[in-house]
Amino acid sequence: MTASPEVAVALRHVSKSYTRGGQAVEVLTDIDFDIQSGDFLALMGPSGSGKSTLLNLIAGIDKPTGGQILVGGTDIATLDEADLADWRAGNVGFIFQFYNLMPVLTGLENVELPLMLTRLNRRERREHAALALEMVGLADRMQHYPNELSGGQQQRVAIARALVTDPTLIVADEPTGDLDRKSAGEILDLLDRLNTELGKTIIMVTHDARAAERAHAIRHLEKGELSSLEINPRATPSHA
Ligand SMILES: Nc1ncnc2c1ncn2[C@@H]1O[C@H](COP(=O)(O)OP(=O)(O)OP(=O)(O)O)[C@@H](O)[C@H]1O
Repeated sequence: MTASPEVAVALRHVSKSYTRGGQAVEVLTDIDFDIQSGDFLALMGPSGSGKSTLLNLIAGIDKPTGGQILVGGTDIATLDEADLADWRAGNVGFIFQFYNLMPVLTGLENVELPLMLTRLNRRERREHAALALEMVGLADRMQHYPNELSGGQQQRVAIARALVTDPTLIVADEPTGDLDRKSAGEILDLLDRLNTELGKTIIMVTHDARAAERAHAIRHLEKGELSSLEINPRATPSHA
């Protein structure tokens, strides 16, 4: 870890509008900030303030209307759909509120899915997926289908899936929003490990103050504008 951490993502004057009823509605206005490599950032704010929109821009799921999103020197806002898909597959792991697992696939097969886009052969894919499932404590549930797993276990499969390609950036949209307090705590413990042990940069959207408390820093979105950074004194950044 370096004394002056690298910037993982730099947003420069980013704006985003949607067209509704023939009119452009601005959801994000002049968003300008850096996310340091190895950071664990929580994004909070009222419903409709643009948190998921911002997360989707950072993750390359959507494109801004204006501004630049610089990741490792590349402005991902300028990539075409195919290059953006390649960039996402190699760089970003996704964790969603409702897990988004394929119901007809086992846990192992779900985790293997992102590896279909890589050069790994079937045996290697299985080995990588099994390792990721071991890391999240599900070695004994690999052959279970999502409907045979609890919500917390399904989210752990989703974390293994986010991890299996070894991305630098993990984006999590309300990762504990569908879970009871105990399962939510276990998921937050896991995110903490991904950050501190594996050095993953994590950006997490959450409504839950208890979840946000686990992040190193918090930013609030309000009417499309971002607050200054609040450092969480109780969390220790992995790059410190
Ligand atoms: N594809 C879209 N087309 C039109 N409007 C959209 C689209 N996606 C989001 N919006 C609008 O943009 C605004 C911000 O939405 P977003 O989902 O980013 O908010 P949020 O802060 O994540 O909300 P929540 O906490 O309720 O999930 C909302 O007013 C929403 O209706």
